[in-house]
Order: sequence, then structure tokens, then C-alpha cells
Amino acid sequence: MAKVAKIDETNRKQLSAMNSATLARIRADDSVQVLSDDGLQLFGIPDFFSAEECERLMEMIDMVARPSPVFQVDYGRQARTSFSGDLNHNDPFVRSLHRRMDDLLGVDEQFGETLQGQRYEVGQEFKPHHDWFDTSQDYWKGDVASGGQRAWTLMVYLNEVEEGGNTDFPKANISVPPQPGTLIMWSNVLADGKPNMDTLHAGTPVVKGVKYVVTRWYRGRRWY
Ligand SMILES: O=C(O)CCC(=O)C(=O)O
Ligand SMILES: [Fe+2]
Repeated sequence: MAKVAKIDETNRKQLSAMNSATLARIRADDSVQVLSDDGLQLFGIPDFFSAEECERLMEMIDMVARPSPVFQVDYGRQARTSFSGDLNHNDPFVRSLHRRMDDLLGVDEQFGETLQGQRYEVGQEFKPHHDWFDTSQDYWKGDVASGGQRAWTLMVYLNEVEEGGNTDFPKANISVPPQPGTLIMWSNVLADGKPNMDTLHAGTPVVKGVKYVVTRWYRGRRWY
């Protein structure tokens, strides 16, 4: 018990330090728009990926996307109905995008999980959830714990959705419509390193068309 409490305390301190360093860097970046800085810390950058990059990523997603598993991160049964898959982290193109995202936060690439692609078809959605790992679940005992918590979420919309597919943050009363190439990012952590419950969010159902996104989550420490 004492051992677990000590690990938790180390994690919290790491997350707190990472949170203040990354937020300072982001706030000093002229390309960043502040979408919410009260409770939820949510930022956006238009045209983070070019049209060609979005196109190339959508082709890659179509090759790897399978019905989204909920095994590794147990968001709850049927929480995520999209198709998803990790992109190849050895692919030079994928790595160049990883590096661009790492630079934004100012952290080493080993903090970041491999870019994950998702495709939502009509009626598919990701119900309200936090990206924070549930440390009471079995998956937390294995590899997942070694990198610590998910401190940041960076997500890029790859295409125009005819209707639906917004990313909603119900606690902050914000709804972000998908815009091709636009990155949104939020800190999952409070200043003290504890989880920020105001990060609750959902990928709302696609009503018409299809929605493609890529997501890169950043851990509280190097995880490989
Ligand atoms: O598709 C969205 O708008 C949200 C996706 C999401 O929440 C996630 O992948 O964790
Ligand atoms: Fe999420």
C-alpha cells in the first residue's frame, strides 16, 4: 500500500511539472488559439496538417482501421463505435508528424503514443469519456502503467464532415466542429497533477458523410 502511494505521488509530481512546462510553451506560441482556459485548457491550431498530409493519413487509416477495441483502454462497452488503428510508428512520414506534435509541447518523442487513426461512419460516435486511464482496471498493471498517465491529447481533423461529428466538451459548454487540418489539444491534468474532470468529451455521431481523425496521446513520462 505504501509503495503504491509513493508511486502515485511520484506520478502526480511528474504530471504537475510537465503540465506547467507544456502550458507555458503553448501560451507563448503565436500559432495557438485559446479555446478555453478556465477549468478546461483547450487550444486549437488551424492548418496544422496540409491538405496533402490529411489525404495521405486518410489512406493510411483505411488500411489499418478495424472496429475499435475497448480492451486496452476500457472506456466502457460500446463507448466507441468508430473504426480505429495505430499507424506505423517506423514510417518516416508518420514520424515527421510525431515530431511536429512533440515540438508543439516541447517533449521528447518517447512521451507520445503512436498516432492513432479513427474513421467514423454515419451513426458512429465516441460517447462522453475522459482520456485519463482508470488505474483500477487490469490494463493499468501492465505496460500502460510504465508510461504513466495520459497528460495531453492532441487530435487533428482530417476531412470535412457533411453533418455531425463535432467534439463536445459538455462541462465547458464547447462544441468543436471538424475542420480539415485543424489540431485541437487539451491538458488532461490539473496544475497539481491530478486528473481534470472538466476534460469530459465526446465524438458526437456522424449524421451525414464520414469523419477521419488522428490522435496522439502524451504520457507523463517516457514510456519506451
Ligand atoms: O472524435 C472525436 O471527436 C473525439 C475522439 C476522442 O475522444 C478520442 O479518440 O479519445
Ligand atoms: Fe477521447
